[in-house]
Amino acid sequence: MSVDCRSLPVDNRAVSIDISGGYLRYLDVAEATISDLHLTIPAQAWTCILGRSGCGKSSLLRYLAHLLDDKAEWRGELSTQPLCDLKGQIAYMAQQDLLMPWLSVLDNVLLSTRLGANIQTGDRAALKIKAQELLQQVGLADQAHCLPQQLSGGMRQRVALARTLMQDKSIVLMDEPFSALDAVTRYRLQDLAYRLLKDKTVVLITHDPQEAIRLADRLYIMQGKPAFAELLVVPTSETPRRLDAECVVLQQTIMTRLEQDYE
Ligand SMILES: Nc1ncnc2c1ncn2[C@@H]1O[C@H](COP(=O)(O)OP(=O)(O)OP(=O)(O)O)[C@@H](O)[C@H]1O
Repeated sequence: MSVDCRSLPVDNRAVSIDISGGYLRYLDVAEATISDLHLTIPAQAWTCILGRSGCGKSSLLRYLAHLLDDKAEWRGELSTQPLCDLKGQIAYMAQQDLLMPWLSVLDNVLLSTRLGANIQTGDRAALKIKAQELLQQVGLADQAHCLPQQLSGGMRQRVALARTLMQDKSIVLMDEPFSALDAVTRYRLQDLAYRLLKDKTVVLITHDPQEAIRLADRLYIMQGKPAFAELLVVPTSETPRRLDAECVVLQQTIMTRLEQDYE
């Protein structure tokens, strides 16, 4: 029987996900994109996924977020622990920032909360304060009343991150959330996201091996055609990791795997 996680006490909202025998084919393409995919996404931990461009990472995330369109055929087993319906449990940060151009930065961050019609006035004030704090933390307090088109690509990405962090969901799916940021901002926002999402089940897609190594409790590389997922062993050190010699060895392993996949 399927249980709606939202009815569970907050402490029990740690959801883990297992995918077994995942298969994906876009109907207008002869070959499958993904096949024989086995993936374990542990509760309240960061699962990072790397892989060459086009191997199906975003499609996998869209599948988990129930956003695959009807031109895609997905097969395979998905199970959760505790048994529950993932719908409504997921915050999804897409590759494109999807900011509403007519809303201010602050209102974009508040967007998910505006859809809740039953929110009391006092709650709205508290939510606004929370959104302003998040904007402060992502370094955009002064831009709260700007429109998205007044921001750089990296700033827009930070707004999208604040909007994702604003949602109280047990599972957070992020598709290259830090890709448009300079190195220092990226490093800081990795730390911020890590801190603010500590109790969540997080799936992060990235093209940056160092980012994956810093943050991953579990690390997969998608490779092959059709793509499957290989689990790589990560160092036992605490995340977010300082990049030590063990991390460098892992980085080399990742680069070798990625290079092989381009041959
Ligand atoms: N709606 C769609 N219809 C048909 N093919 C699609 C669709 N969406 C994605 N594809 C194809 O499926 C494959 C996987 O795409 P996907 O975006 O999942 O890859 P990715 O690993 O996330 O790539 P990147 O790292 O470049 O973002 C690609 O070949 C892409 O062209």
